[in-house]
Amino acid sequence: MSKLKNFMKITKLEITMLIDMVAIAAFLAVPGGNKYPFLLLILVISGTLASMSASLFNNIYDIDIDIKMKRTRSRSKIVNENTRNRMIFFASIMIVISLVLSYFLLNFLTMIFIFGGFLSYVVLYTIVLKRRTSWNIVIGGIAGSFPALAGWASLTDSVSITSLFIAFLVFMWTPTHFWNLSVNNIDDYKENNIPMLPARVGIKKTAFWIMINTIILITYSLIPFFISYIHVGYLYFPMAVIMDVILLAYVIRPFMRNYDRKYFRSAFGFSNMYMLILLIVIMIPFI
Ligand code: HEM
Ligand SMILES: CC(C)=CCC/C(C)=C/CC/C(C)=C/COP(=O)(O)OP(=O)(O)O
Repeated sequence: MSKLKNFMKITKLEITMLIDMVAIAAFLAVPGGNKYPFLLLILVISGTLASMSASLFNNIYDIDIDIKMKRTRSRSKIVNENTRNRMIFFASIMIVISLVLSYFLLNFLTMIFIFGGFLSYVVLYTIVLKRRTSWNIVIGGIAGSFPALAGWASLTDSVSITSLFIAFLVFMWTPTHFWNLSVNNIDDYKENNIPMLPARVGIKKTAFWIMINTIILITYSLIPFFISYIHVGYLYFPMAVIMDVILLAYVIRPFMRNYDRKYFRSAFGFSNMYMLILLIVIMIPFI
């Protein structure tokens, strides 16, 4: 059991599950999408393998810093200098299987989007941005947009305003998601010179930028009310209004509670619920 637990930890399976939900929501938003369960299964298998591979390559690249940070040091028992080559082998096999499956059983465009998500996480975010700039997760957040493009393309071999809407909803959501978490790891990031926003500008200014980003996210999330051909179903808009109000309350609370870090942690936790609920209400009308 511990082997499975370790595997889940180093491949960030909880994150992968929400990534899969992004792809599934975009897949089911295609009119008649629910009539192709086999293609949906291939999409989920390919996306899961790619996301797990990307997460494992991220952990391999970050061996030197993960061992020094409280939140990530337990990974070093599994991913370390001694196991590096074996981990690279496993991660490589996973991404190759993912791309072969998506190319031959879905289509070339879907494979490109899945590979785009993999490369933007492993190369753009992990290698190029993460240790260089506080814009790392704003730009690197594009990684989470590719599953939406892959989901729609796997059925239609195309991009649409609906898949672009879902893709940019995840993109706008990512800074609120991660900056709330990073406030609780500010010391780790400072000590290891990782330019996450709170480590660079402090907690108060981070709270301000989380607020700004959340206002942008909320405004963006309401667009389908004004553009009816964004195909997100009849449940999305009322639920988006409810979730937006609650998210705003979570993001305002630190200002009212002297920036106590526990309120950033709860805002992080709710940010995952926010994304999950919106993706589920997109799916429900089309299941
Ligand atoms: C570049 C963009 C992103 C960054 C930097 C980021 C960062 C993180 C970090 C550091 C964690 C904590 C992981 C841990 O401690 O094990 C986390 C957790 C999580 N992330 Fe993100 N994330 C990003 C994008 C996404 C996207 C696109 C999704 C899904 C749509 C997502 C879903 C989750 C979930 C569900 C968790 C919670 C896992 C748990 O409960 O442990 N993240 N994220
Ligand atoms: C289609 C496809 C493959 C998409 C991939 C999308 C994906 C896996 C996004 C997740 C990004 C993420 C969790 C970054 C955290 O890295 P970090 O290094 O900041 O976190 P850590 O400190 O916990 O390692």
